[in-house]
Amino acid sequence: MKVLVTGGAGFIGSHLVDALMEKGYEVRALDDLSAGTLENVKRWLDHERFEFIKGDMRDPGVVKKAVEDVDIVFHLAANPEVRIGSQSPELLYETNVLITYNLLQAMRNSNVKYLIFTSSSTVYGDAEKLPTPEDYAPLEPISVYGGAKLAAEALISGYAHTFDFNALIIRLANIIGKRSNHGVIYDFINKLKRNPKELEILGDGTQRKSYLHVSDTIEGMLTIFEHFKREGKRVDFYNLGNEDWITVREIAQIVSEEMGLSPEFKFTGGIDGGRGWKGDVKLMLLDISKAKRTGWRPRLNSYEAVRRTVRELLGKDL
Ligand SMILES: O=c1ccn([C@@H]2O[C@H](COP(=O)(O)OP(=O)(O)O[C@H]3O[C@H](CO)[C@H](O)[C@H](O)[C@H]3O)[C@@H](O)[C@H]2O)c(=O)[nH]1
Repeated sequence: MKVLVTGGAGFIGSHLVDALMEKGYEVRALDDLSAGTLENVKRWLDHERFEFIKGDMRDPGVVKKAVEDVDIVFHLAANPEVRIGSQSPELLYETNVLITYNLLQAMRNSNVKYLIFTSSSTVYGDAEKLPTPEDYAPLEPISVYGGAKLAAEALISGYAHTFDFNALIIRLANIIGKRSNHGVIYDFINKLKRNPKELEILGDGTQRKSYLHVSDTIEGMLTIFEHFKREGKRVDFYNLGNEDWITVREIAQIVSEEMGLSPEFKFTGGIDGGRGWKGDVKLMLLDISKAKRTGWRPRLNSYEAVRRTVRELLGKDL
């Protein structure tokens, strides 16, 4: 079985490559190295079952070549920065919607049977129901990023039904862990390295979300995929997150503690009622009962996942 992982040198993608290689698949990773690094896949570069392609998915020719002889595509390539939506909406469109369209077009003349897409909790916007189940409606994203993910989901569903392949859409909570190079924990560590006495916190610190460690994420994705193959549905949707949630202030406390610091917290106050930026969802907790019915369970809760990630990013013993 040959698997293509788009974004395969990125944070989540490279962990997925590790798991697929360990399971014995032939793996091709496609990445433009804009956020990912070759370092993340270094251990596989000389392996006979591994192939790396450096390429930008905005170029249809690159995508066409990447899907050749492939049975399964895990589509993780994306720009994950929700916060850039108000300055660069066009970039989020290109790097989430356009590249997905290019992939779907390339798949029309290929042997790909399964597409697994990492969507996002942001498709739910400010959901009134928490924890939010997959069938929550109406889907009203409040960020361009969330809108782009939802548009990509819709295209995938349409193409899957029209061109006879199966598509699994996984809506991820906030994923954290080793090799992550953006997001709140990464930002706090870097801010504290620059100034150990003070920590700027965007918003009012009460933003509360569910965080899942990347190890639980990969295990979840692969367990859900096995279940999806057995069920044989054309298209299906799964939330993947944790059962608890944690505030930004609590994350700041854990990061400070692990760095042995007692900085003064400076809240910017934020916008639109304490959000970090335009389109920042303030409360996010996904209903993960559907994922759990496949046999998967998170091993680390949000607090444990945050602490472990801080230690991993600081290079400390776990
Ligand atoms: O310096 C900072 C950075 C972030 N935050 C706050 O921390 C929270 C988390 O922010 P992140 O940047 O870590 O993550 P997001 O919630 O914006 O988005 C993440 O999770 C989403 C799914 O839930 C998407 O998948 C997305 O790609 C991924 O980056 C936000 O409320 C933000 O306001 C701060 O207070 N200060």
